[in-house]
Amino acid sequence: MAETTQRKREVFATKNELSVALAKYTAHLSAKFCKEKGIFTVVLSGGGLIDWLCKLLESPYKDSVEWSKWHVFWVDERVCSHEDQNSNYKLAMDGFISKVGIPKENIYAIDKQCAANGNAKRCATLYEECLRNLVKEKILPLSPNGQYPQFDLQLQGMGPDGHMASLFPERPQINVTDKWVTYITDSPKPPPERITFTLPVINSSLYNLVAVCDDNTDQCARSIAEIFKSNNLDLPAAHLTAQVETMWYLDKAAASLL
Ligand SMILES: O=C1O[C@H](COP(=O)(O)O)[C@@H](O)[C@H](O)[C@H]1O
Repeated sequence: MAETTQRKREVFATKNELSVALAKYTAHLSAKFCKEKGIFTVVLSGGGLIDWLCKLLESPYKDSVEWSKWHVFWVDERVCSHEDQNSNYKLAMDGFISKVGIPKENIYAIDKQCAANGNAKRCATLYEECLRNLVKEKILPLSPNGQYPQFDLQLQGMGPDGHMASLFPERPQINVTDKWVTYITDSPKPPPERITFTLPVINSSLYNLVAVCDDNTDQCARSIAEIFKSNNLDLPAAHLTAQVETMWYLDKAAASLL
């Protein structure tokens, strides 16, 4: 793996302030990559993140971001129909993507039929094939070590237990390095069947940003403290790095134990 980066963090008084900063960060990178290479490859998670992207749907971003140059991927996906309330694709489509002008062909969802059939292993294989084809088409470059696809920006949340994507504590998927996309059939958080980028793919991104807002149960705050104060690698999110910048955006509650 090429050089990786130190964790940076910013703490915001409110979720609203975090959303404003998240929009600014994303729009800045969108402009930079669209100018430099004509496209912007963005990876999304599910969860609260999609709500926190709301400021991108407002002025000045809604009209100034070059949405037609975006290519959108999912860092993890639940193996269910695209219409299911559990689907990360549906969440992002309903709450974000359908409201901006990203071309349909630039939206790379989990295979519709395979997901509806509930075959997690096959869904992971097909999603990896999709990424490999995009490497061949030169939409995605490979990381400097030539082993993994490299995205421009990955935006994700973190679960209260310290999971990121569908890499959970006490599950073996965090150790997978010979695949780009793997699967889980016993996720501790429902639904049990999911696919997920593997850790080396996640960490090959140029920019990685994790947004965490605690719901005042202190669970996220405890995981954040384990990551930032103890570097507790039992928490999958503690393994996050990036090739250029690893940024954590925390609300006051999530940062309360730092
Ligand atoms: O199950 C998932 O959880 C994480 C965190 O979600 P949140 O609701 O705690 O914000 C999410 O990033 C992931 O994509 C999703 O599948």
